Amino acid sequence: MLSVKQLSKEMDGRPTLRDISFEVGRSSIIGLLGRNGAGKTTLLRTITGILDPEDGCVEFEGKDVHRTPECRHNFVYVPDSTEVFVGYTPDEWARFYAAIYPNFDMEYYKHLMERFDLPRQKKVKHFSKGMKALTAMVVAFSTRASLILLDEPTNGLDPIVKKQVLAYLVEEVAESGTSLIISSHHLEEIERIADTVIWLKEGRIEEVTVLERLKDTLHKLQVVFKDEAPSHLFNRSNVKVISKVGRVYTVLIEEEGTDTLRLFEEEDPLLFEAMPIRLEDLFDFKLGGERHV
Ligand SMILES: Nc1ncnc2c1ncn2[C@@H]1O[C@H](COP(=O)(O)OP(=O)(O)OP(=O)(O)O)[C@@H](O)[C@H]1O
Repeated sequence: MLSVKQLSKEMDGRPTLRDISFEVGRSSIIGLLGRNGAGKTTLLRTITGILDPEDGCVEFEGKDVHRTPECRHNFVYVPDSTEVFVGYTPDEWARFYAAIYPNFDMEYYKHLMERFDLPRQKKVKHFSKGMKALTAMVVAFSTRASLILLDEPTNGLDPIVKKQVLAYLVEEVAESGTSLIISSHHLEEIERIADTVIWLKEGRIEEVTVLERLKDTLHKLQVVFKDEAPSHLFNRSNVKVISKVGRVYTVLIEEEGTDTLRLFEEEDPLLFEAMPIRLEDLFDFKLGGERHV
């Protein structure tokens, strides 16, 4: 559906996105993770056509988004701040979007506003942060666009609203076939809802992870050896010790098969226990575990 091809973008003369390529299919949720300043917002804004790239292109169903403005009816960018609309009521906001997006579904908008118990005729400036975020999402989904790009949608939301928002996003994708690109700093949220994660570092794609395949390619185990830990195992490039408490090592092993796991077993350890793998473990393995994404 959407192809991002070798996209590069400068901001203030500084390279901000470098050679970014990836594809987005239908009904998929892509998590965009990266530290502050990694280029997530710039990437979302360039994909939607708000910013022009220096190099490369974005194609929607084969059409260049930046050269075919009507393409933009197929996607909506939801920024992390709704300040632009605070002086309006949600109904005014919806009418504004309806004038831009030809498929805007006013009935669906009303239905969602009622479902989330959001007042339609009260000025947005009187809304709580959670209400503003939900309204922005309701208006965006009511456009019936094929792709919705959400910039840190759960920022500042309390855990209950956050849960509500995440559940709603998954439901929308399942029911309407819409795809989402969600930028976030929260690994655990993205892990819960995304099918693919793009790790952005200093404007480049560091890694693309298909979450379904994660458990087939990364193993985590706790292991205790009778004597000294065998260094020939720990020195392998696909093995990383993430913690050592007393004699208990927690180890990550990256491989498709089980050859290295078998080498561990052959040492006849006192404890050899497989642990469930999390997105955070991959983050530890690949990116050195810097916590702030
Ligand atoms: N309007 C702008 N003018 C100049 N530089 C900018 C502008 N917007 C972003 N940048 C720069 O581009 C780089 C990427 O910023 P961007 O906001 O895309 O990162 P981000 O990953 O979304 O960060 P955060 O997680 O903090 O929101 C940063 O170095 C930032 O200073």
